Amino acid sequence: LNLNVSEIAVKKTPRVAYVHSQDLLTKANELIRIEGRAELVHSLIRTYGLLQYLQVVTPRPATQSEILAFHSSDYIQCLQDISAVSDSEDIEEQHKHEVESYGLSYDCPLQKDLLETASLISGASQAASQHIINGLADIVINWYGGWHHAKRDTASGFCYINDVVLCILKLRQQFDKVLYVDIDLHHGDGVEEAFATTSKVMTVSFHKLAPGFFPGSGELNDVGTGRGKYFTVNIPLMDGIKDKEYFSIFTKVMKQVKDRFLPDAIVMQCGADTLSEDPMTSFNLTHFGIAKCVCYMLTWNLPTVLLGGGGYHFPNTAKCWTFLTALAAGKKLPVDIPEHEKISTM
Ligand SMILES: CN(c1ccc(C(=O)NO)cc1)S(=O)(=O)c1ccc(-c2ccccn2)s1
Ligand SMILES: [Zn+2]
Repeated sequence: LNLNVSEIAVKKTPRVAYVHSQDLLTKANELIRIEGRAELVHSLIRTYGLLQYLQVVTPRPATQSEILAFHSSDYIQCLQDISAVSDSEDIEEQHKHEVESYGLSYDCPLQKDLLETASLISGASQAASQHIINGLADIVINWYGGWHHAKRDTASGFCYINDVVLCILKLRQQFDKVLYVDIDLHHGDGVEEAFATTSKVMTVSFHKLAPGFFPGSGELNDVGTGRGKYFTVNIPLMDGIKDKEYFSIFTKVMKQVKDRFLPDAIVMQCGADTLSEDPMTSFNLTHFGIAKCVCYMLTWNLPTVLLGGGGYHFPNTAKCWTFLTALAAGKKLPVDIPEHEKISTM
């Protein structure tokens, strides 16, 4: 049997890691707009027996100096001040002006351990990048992250610290060109703004753009400025878009991005508020539609961080991200959900 070894293309199974800890889960599970979601996501992943195929990475909180790589010191100081004050009534009195000027109201309500939680979520997204830089995995997943609206000195859209920006900045310590892909229903404005003037990070956002719809940015003609001109890509889409059209647009755009930008690493925000049953009632995707886009990106065989984001139908978001986790790990999922204490109560 004269086997010519060079003819056999050995398909390497990607090494997949999953950022998680009980502390992170508990804190993320109490975030006001998505209370209970983190627990549902993790327990579905665990119940499907996927943890055996993943390296579990335990995160530490991002340090103040790591957070200051993007955010302004006065904004972080404000987060510290309000986190020190125990209940929100005192905060309103003592820090009313500050709170308002940093976007800390309405969409970004003050909540218990705000800075602690946001620091740990950001530490988790940074740990994902660090794990790749250490050469320990090819794909790292952090479903607790993806808070893409936070600005340098303002909270926005339920986002306080922009873990996505910190994740990308960490990857840039090792990789020359980083590609950011955002398939959340909402425009990834905080990440786009952070890298609008550099050619080292290309941000590509597919999102709903409509009068009065949050955040209102992400026009087709917004292409970046200065050195970053043409390194910002915005694909505004209309309500009702389904898997087939979405995937056709996604692949047409990303093929060009791949050939022209030639990235060294990828960060992909996988917000699931594009699913048809999401309370945002905007796009009409299924988790298969989302999975096909993520799968397309994984076939590039580049170091990749997958992050969470929006997703307000919690069971469907958990199903979607569990499906993506299995996809990354190269595992097929059984159709029926295994016995699961959380699922049965839904
Ligand atoms: C602050 N807003 C955001 C911001 C960001 C997101 C998001 O998912 N970003 O990725 C969603 C809503 S907002 O003003 O559009 C809304 C607040 C509450 C909303 C809501 C609540 C229940 C059902 C439908 N919509 S939308
Ligand atoms: Zn969203």
